[in-house]
Order: sequence, then C-alpha cells, then structure tokens
Amino acid sequence: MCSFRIGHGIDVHQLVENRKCIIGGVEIPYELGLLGHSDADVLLHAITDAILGAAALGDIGHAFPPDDKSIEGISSGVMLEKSFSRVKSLGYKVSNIDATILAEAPKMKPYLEEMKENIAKICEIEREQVNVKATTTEKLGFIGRKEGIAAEAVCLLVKE
Ligand SMILES: Nc1ccn([C@@H]2O[C@H](COP(=O)(O)O)[C@@H](O)[C@H]2O)c(=O)n1
Ligand SMILES: C[C@@]1(CO)OP(=O)(O)OP(=O)(O)OC[C@H]1O
Repeated sequence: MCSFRIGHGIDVHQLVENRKCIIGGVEIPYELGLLGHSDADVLLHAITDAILGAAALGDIGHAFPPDDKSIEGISSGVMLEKSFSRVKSLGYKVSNIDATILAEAPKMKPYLEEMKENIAKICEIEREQVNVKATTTEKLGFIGRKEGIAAEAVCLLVKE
C-alpha cells in the first residue's frame, strides 16, 4: 500500500540593488536582485520547505541556519538537493510539485520551463511532475510596489 504525505512552503525575499535575481535556479536579467544569506532563490526555498514539510523534517532554516557564516552565498540548488536527499533516505519519492511565484516584475514566463527542468533534475522526477506559475498582485502591497518577491509551493511525497 502506498503512503502519501503533503507539504507546503512559503518564502519572501526583498528586492535590492547590487544582487542577482536567481529564481528556480535561473539567473534572470533585472535591475534589482534578491537579498538573503544564500543566493536568495525564493522559489527553491519554498519548494525546499514543502519537501521538508511533507516529511515532517522541519524547515530550511533548521537545516541551514541564517547565522551560519560557512554557508554564506550558498546555492539554493545545493540546499534543495541536500534536503531532497534526506527525504529520499526515508524512502519517499516526489510525486509532484506545484508552485507559484508572486512578482510584479520581472516577467517570469520566459524562464518557467528552465525552472521546471532545474527542479525536476534535483528532485529526480520528470519535468511533467513539476508546475511553476507566476502572478502579479495587481500592483498591491510590497510585491506590487516591487519591494520583494514571494513564492509558495506544495509537494506530494509517495512511499511505495
Ligand atoms: N512576474 C510575473 C507575473 C505574471 N506573469 C504571467 O503573466 C500572467 C498574468 O499575470 P496576472 O497577475 O496579471 O494575472 C500570468 O499568468 C503569468 O503567466 C509572469 O510571467 N511574470
Ligand atoms: C536559506 C537561508 C540560509 O541561511 O537564508 P536566506 O537566503 O536568507 O533565506 P531565508 O528563506 O530567509 O532563510 C532560510 C535560511 O536557511
């Protein structure tokens, strides 16, 4: 009998000058970038939290503390890979991931396929098992004022 576990993740990062805008492992050309202790990939952080959450393994900050100087600038792809590896060692596979980026700008559409490919590769699944969407907040709130970008994700794990 299969066992299923669902997880949810949410993350927000501030948009500032002189930082890269890396989302879903894709460096997006934009005048502002995301601020964080790591590369601040808001989408991969939400997905990492969803995967860890599904396996009841806490969250990204437990595994990679923001006050740990040795991981300053760490790639979020590496954090997702290590988190997935923990989940895999418990016997789980990722069934699917669905995520949404909330951003007034930049336009995400040209980069969504590459993001899906990056996520699928790290989580050892097919691209069809990953969905990444984007929405504005219709110019409302901190996202609408282009002060920050948020992402939400859900992940279903399966153990056969
Ligand atoms: N940063 C964004 C936001 C949205 N999109 C795409 O535009 C479509 C319309 O967005 P609304 O918020 O106006 O509904 C949406 O379906 C996205 O595909 C985008 O690429 N980048
Ligand atoms: C990724 C970590 C790594 O220290 O830091 P940030 O890049 O600042 O990202 P955030 O989502 O604020 O916190 C989680 C931390 O684990």
